[in-house]
Amino acid sequence: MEELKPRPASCSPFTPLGFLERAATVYGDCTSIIYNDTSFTWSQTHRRCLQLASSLSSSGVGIGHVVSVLAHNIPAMYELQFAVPMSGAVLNNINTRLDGRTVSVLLRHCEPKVLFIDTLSRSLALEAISLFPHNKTPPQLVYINDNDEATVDSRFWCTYENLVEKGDPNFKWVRPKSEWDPIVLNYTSGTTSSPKGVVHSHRGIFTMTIDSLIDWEVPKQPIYLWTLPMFHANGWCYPWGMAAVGGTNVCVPKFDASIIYNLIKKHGVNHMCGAPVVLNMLSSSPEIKPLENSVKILTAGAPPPAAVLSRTESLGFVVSHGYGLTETAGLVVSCAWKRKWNKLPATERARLKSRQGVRTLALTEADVVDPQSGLSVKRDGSTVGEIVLKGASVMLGYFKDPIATEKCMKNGWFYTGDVGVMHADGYMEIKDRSKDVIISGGENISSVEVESVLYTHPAINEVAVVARPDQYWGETPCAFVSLKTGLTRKPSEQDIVQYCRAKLPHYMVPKTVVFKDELPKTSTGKIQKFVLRDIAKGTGPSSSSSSRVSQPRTRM
Ligand SMILES: Nc1ncnc2c1ncn2[C@@H]1O[C@H](COP(=O)(O)OP(=O)(O)OP(=O)(O)O)[C@@H](O)[C@H]1O
Repeated sequence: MEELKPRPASCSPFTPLGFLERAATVYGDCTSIIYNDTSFTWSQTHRRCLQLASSLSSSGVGIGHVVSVLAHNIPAMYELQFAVPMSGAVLNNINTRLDGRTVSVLLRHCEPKVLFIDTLSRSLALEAISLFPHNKTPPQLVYINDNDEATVDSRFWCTYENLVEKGDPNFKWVRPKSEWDPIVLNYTSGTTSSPKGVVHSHRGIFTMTIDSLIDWEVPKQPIYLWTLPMFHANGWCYPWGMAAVGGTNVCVPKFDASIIYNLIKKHGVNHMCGAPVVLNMLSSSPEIKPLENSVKILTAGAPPPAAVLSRTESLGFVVSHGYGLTETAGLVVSCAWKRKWNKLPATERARLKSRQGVRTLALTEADVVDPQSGLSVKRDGSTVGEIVLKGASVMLGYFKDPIATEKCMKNGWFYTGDVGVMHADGYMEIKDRSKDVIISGGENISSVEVESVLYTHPAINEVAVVARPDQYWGETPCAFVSLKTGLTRKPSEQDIVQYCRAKLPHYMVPKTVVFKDELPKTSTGKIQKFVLRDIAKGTGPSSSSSSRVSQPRTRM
């Protein structure tokens, strides 16, 4: 059979962009997008994307260019996920919650031809541009005038609707020549260091999109609420996924629990995604409205504490839990649910569900390895190692950073920097990010494990545990805690320590507890542990006694 080779008929490059054309054929008169009082059908969305791509193309934007977008979850943001790559350019969504200086640094790094800005991001974008040095040409600014009262001045090239109106609805969109051509450039959240520019190919995004639909069992024509920012790793590929299944995208630019509950009811939302912080806000909000029908919610991005999972499920949400990175374009490991687990008590179900799980269908392999030897760790649920992945949705690499790219790609694997264990049943569980592990007297302490105990305390709203330098132990756990509102009695530092002592080995118990009204978060809702670590460091080294009994172990 050696003479049978791939032929053009079997080799057309994979791309997720074709899903839109198909959606217009199959679901043409069905609702594609709802935003306040505006709605579109899939035929309209298809036409508007072609027109926008055509305008970009006739303005000289295309292959080899980057086009950036600084916008919230509004219809234009959805359309741009298709329209920019349909012009041949690479799409770069920028996090709207960054500060002007960081946005400016990112823009100078990726050098876009055009920057799309919505009303809510206008002053942020203009500040970022004002920080450009004189010898750097800023991008052309396109204003998405989603608010009729906003004015367009000479700083802007044109408005979004101008571009849509003047474009050709019969434009032949630019198909990738190779499926390895870049389609998106996404910056990481910057949880552990400065954001890195991750580049993905059409092939990677196509695979991740299909995989995400299968893994979460998304049916045809779901009603999908955009509680996950589309700028965060392209909303885990669900913008393209919703076109594939003809879903209705309910747009909401900002998270507010009361608005979310109203939208769920008004539009019959049945699917949504969000980081664990979203689950926490939904389940601890005073605005909780009983769900009339169950809503599937997919969570990832940070470890979801079992207590938050139970609370969310008790309201009628059906939670699925997955794990991924900007570098994998979406969720590549998920806690594949077994029917027999439904019979278990709620706390046990939540404990199982808080594990990250097994590789999704399209990922080739996932493992936990010893970072020195590269060999798989024991499947005992306690030997820690680094999580490594391989498969089609692993990024092409970091933009303009070959050293960082080489550093995380070794022996055919992508090294995630996440510390985990492999359980005997083949499910993996994250114990920490390597930078967040606390090393106390030679013992590795998983901050996530300490946090999961603290999350069961009835007065605690949010918690993060970080290392505080210690004269004797090297480091000790320091817990930053925000309390629930309306408590009749607030716990003291000692109460919290006692609570942990009853549930954790002594060496894991926080030696310091700091109360804060709110914990600092990244724009994607992750607690900024590096900020808290600096605060803990700033308080000076603790000087705990050496009376603790523990056998020092070597670090990982
Ligand atoms: N289900 C999960 N449980 C625990 N942690 C998770 C989960 N999903 C994702 N994460 C964490 O999020 C990380 C990926 O996040 P993202 O790509 O948004 O940027 P970041 O890693 O937070 O930022 P940076 O790389 O700039 O520090 C993973 O490496 C992991 O630490």
